[in-house]
Amino acid sequence: MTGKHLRVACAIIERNGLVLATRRSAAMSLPLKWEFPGGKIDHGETAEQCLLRELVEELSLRVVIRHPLPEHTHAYPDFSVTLYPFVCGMVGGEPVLHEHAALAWLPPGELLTLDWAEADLPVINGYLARCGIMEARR
Ligand SMILES: Nc1nc2c([nH]c(=O)n2[C@@H]2O[C@H](COP(=O)(O)OP(=O)(O)OP(=O)(O)O)[C@@H](O)[C@H]2O)c(=O)[nH]1
Repeated sequence: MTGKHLRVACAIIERNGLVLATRRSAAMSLPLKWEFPGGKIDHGETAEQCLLRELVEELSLRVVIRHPLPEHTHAYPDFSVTLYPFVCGMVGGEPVLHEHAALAWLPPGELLTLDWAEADLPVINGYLARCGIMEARR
């Protein structure tokens, strides 16, 4: 792998059978790619603590963390990332976009219609398999 390595917690937030996806802004790295909200784990912070902090910062959102999914490491051309995904539920309220360009609530089976950050594809496929959606589309 080349470049820096990031440890990133991200949230698969479920509500009424839909899942929240957020779109990175044109000014961010991986511009306009879709991702699960979250961010870099700070020194001395657990992945869960990071996730709760990032969701408030990015979306003014409070969630309950239900369970972790397997972590995945991906090498982009100039950096690598390990994603620590957690399936979450909403506590209440509506997400407010502070950093992202857009958000979407999608049925799990439609998640792969979006243009995702590459590191997320194994995470989504693992999640879909858990949901019983075995024929994951790209
Ligand atoms: N939050 C989040 N980040 C992801 C996902 N997939 C993925 O590759 N990443 C990458 O992991 C990093 C997350 O850090 P961040 O959200 O704090 O990054 P950022 O763009 O705000 O900060 P930056 O200015 O350092 O790039 C980004 O480089 C992002 O491209 C994902 O599903 N969620």
